Amino acid sequence: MAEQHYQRLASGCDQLGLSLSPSQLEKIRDYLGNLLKWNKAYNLTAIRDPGDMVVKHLLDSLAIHHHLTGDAILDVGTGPGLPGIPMSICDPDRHWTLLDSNGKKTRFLIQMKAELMLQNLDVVKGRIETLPDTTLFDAITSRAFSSLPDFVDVCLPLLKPGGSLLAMKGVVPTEEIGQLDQTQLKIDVIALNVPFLHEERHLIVVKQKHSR
Ligand SMILES: C[S@@+](CC[C@H](N)C(=O)[O-])C[C@H]1O[C@@H](n2cnc3c(N)ncnc32)[C@H](O)[C@@H]1O
Repeated sequence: MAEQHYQRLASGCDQLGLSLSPSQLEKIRDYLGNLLKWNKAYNLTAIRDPGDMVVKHLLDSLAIHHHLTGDAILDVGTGPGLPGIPMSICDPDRHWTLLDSNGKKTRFLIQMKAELMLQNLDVVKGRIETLPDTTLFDAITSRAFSSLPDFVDVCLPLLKPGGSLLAMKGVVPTEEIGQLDQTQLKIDVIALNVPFLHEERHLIVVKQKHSR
């Protein structure tokens, strides 16, 4: 990563209120370097410019940090590890499970786990619909994965009591929110500020009103 991109990453993390150690910033830098390299052969993401990747992938992922609660997190449809890899580097005390159905992407994630020594991260290849509900999570994140109603339908049974679903969206998905059962679900819409990004970002947090 060129120095200017690294400075933007470090300054963006400061603006998000994240005090990352030099070794955490180095890991995020290495992750981006690998994403750029692997992307040439494996087409892991449509965003190819390193400056855009810093803002639209890394800082965008890290912007949810203060809204996450719990220890066991699932990132569904993680693709090349977004938001899961930057977040797991930032939060070594939480355990992250990164799930994707695409083998090219999970191979990249397994390589990143080894190379960046991410002990708080597991990679699962498979479809979310077939994940057994024997392991439950405190929170489940998704970015560019599915509609909000589909995310809620498939992921709500995988939450521990009191757990939350966090859907990362651009503009507020008013129509999708309207399709959710608001008698059963508590829905919070949080505006996110992603440093250096002049586009809307929102986090939709969904919880069951009456926990099982
Ligand atoms: C548009 S990508 C988003 C990737 C990443 N979250 C991001 O924000 O860049 C959607 C990802 O979801 C995965 N996916 C789609 N349907 C899935 C399913 N039913 N179970 C697991 N992964 C799925 C795809 O393989 C793809 O990597």
